Amino acid sequence: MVGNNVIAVLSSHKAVKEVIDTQGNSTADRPQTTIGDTVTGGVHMAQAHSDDPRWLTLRRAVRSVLTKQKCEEHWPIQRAESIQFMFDTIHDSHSFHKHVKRYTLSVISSITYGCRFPRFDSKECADFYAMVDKWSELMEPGRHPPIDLLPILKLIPEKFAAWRQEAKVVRQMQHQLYFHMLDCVNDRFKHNQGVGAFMEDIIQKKDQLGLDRELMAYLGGVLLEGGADTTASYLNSFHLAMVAFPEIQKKAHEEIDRVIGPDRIPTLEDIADLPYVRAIIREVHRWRPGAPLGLPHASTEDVHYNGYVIPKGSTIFINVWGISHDPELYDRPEDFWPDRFLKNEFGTRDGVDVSAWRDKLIFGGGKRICPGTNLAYNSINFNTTFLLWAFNFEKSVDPVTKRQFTPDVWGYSKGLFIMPNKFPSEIVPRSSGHVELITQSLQDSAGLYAQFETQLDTDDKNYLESIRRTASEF
Ligand code: HEM
Repeated sequence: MVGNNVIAVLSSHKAVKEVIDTQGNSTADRPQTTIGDTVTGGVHMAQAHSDDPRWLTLRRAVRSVLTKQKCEEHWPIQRAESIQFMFDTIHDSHSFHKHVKRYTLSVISSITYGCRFPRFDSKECADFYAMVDKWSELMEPGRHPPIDLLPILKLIPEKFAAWRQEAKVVRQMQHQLYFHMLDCVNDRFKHNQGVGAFMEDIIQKKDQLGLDRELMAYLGGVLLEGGADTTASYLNSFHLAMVAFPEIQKKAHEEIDRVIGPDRIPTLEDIADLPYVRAIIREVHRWRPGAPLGLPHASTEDVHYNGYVIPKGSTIFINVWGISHDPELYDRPEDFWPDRFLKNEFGTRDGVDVSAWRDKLIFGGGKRICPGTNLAYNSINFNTTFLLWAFNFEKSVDPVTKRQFTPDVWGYSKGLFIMPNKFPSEIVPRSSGHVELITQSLQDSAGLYAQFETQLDTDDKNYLESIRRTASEF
């Protein structure tokens, strides 16, 4: 118990199933976050309270664009963005973390707004990550006084309450970006240049859905936020694991060479024939879950579990980290060991009772379950296969001492969503044939990219010209 607020931490699959899924009507709320609400004005879907009718409206709208079937329609641009991600990695492997960020944001922005970002430094992409960095800093646990636990602290005047000043800055950054992105769609629309983007549909249905300009702007913004750093966290943890554990990478390469070979680019369907790659994906999620405690839920009624009462108004966390590292469930829980998922589907020790198993724990649960799961899986499955097919991930070597640099597998950012710290590595194409196929595919995708490039600024256009020239000279 903290202040007058009970905090329940669910540390088993059974507890998550019974509290979050089965009693989902009573556990779909979010705890009060005064700082968050000061930033977003209460219109942010992931923070909204479950009795706010706008949350349901926003959630329905978001789900409509992220169904399994819709995600199949998004597949061509997702694949084309991956091709640029590989091309960028070939030409500047030391900026891998930037390529990951550009890729994840550009995919979701293309789907949501019909605008892609060819560079990490594309204006909106840079503005987005600058905002996210400031926002994460602001929300860092312990950075500001606990105003939600001790509401009297809200009375402290603004000039002595740093959180208020910082919240204003983040709010301004969000408004500038999210309204600007909405205006871009409106402009295109006026000139009959629609590309079938999600926000075009939303603008047409805004009266029917009861969405004003601010709600529409935040609807798009929440998708950018949800789709960017989460998938990036997975891709960066995958990179870390491949550099740190070369013997595992070797086994994955053997499988990929056997099933796909060097003469064609992988497809999304290949994943069905790659059990070891699938095991790696599951192990990355288990080993370094992107949201180790999920996003907090809150109860709107007393909730009963196993003889306990979780009172109305409690904050509830899903202990994803604790469950995925539980030595009673997993052998060698701290090790990165994908082979555990070849032994059985859940990767568990022999004899573990999996009757109450709750799969996909990393995406949360109940009525708040992540609506981006289908899109995220397509990205993760394809890029894991593609990266392993295309590259050798190697430890970097100090040019003076000639010693290899082994990355710190515990070096992560703090917060609700975690990300590995940047670390040096070498990412080397597996052959000139691989480079040729990726380069050719980048050129072949020019028509597809063009649909999402109608509003680029001069710097972006110049950049595209330069990479396309490089590709054609290859
Ligand atoms: C590996 C990738 C991802 C992970 C690990 C992840 C994880 C999560 C988690 C843990 C939650 C909270 C669920 C809960 O409260 O129980 C969540 C919510 C959410 N996610 Fe994701 N997510 C991912 C990708 C995405 C993508 C690609 C999108 C959209 C394009 C997205 C959009 C959202 C939204 C809008 C919410 C808020 C839902 C609500 O509060 O009603 N996520 N995600």
